[in-house]
Amino acid sequence: MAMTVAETDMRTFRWGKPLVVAIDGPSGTGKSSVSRETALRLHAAYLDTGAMYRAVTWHCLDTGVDLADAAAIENACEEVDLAISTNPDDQKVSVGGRDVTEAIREPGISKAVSAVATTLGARAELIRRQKQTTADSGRRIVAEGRDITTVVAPGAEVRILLTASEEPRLRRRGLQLGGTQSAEALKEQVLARDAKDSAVVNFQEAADGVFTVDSSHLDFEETVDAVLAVIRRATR
Ligand SMILES: Nc1ncnc2c1ncn2[C@@H]1O[C@H](COP(=O)(O)OP(=O)(O)O)[C@@H](O)[C@H]1O
Ligand SMILES: Nc1ccn([C@H]2C[C@H](O)[C@@H](COP(=O)(O)OP(=O)(O)O)O2)c(=O)n1
Repeated sequence: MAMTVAETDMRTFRWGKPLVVAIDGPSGTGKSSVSRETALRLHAAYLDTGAMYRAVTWHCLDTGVDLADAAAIENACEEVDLAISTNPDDQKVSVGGRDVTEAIREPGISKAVSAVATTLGARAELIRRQKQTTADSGRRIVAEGRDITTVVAPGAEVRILLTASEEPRLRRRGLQLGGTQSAEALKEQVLARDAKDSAVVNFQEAADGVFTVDSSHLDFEETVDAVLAVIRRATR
């Protein structure tokens, strides 16, 4: 009887063998959705590091931290009681025990998040927590963001840069937000945010040893298959 893709993947990537898959890329390339599906197929944990930056931003706005004050952001980041699930089947983010899973996806957070992402002290604290989470996972995890291949997990067994040209990235984000955003607002949320975030981290070009997967002309399933093919090749 023919095996499903999931069964094939289980046979290829056995339990107990360390497998850290690091995935970076610009906004709207499919990092979160593709990484989560890849983690499900590999029976691995899944870490959405962007959700951590978003949760700290939510916390700063909730507690009145001035987003122009780098020291205040850093302080908030060090103190925040932030919990993020690494179960790809049940993505939950909470701050101080409050479920913020939905709230951190609001356009207001997307607009403000670069202030946190470009505060180096805040990055240092989140990177420390992300490294800890990766270690706690028993090193069987798919982690995605902007600096996973280069800073959080440069020693990962597999490192991938997921790219796509501007048009599909804007279209995907527009569809994801239910067609509620103007073309200008989408450009602000995707392209302008990438430009701001690029000031502190390079997620537009693949570092040495990082495989590039271009999803511009691939649908979701094809992108997951392309990522799994890279993982297979890299771990053979
Ligand atoms: N290859 C693809 N083709 C079409 N849509 C995709 C593809 N990859 C992801 N998507 C969809 O695009 C949207 C943005 O994907 P997401 O994973 O949030 O991107 P990112 O994390 O890189 O910002 C989601 O609705 C997702 O389902
Ligand atoms: N490892 C990471 C992950 C995200 N960030 C920043 C960059 C983004 O503006 C925000 C939110 O990231 P997220 O992956 O949720 O962004 P998308 O809207 O999915 O493109 O956090 C980062 O600087 N480093």
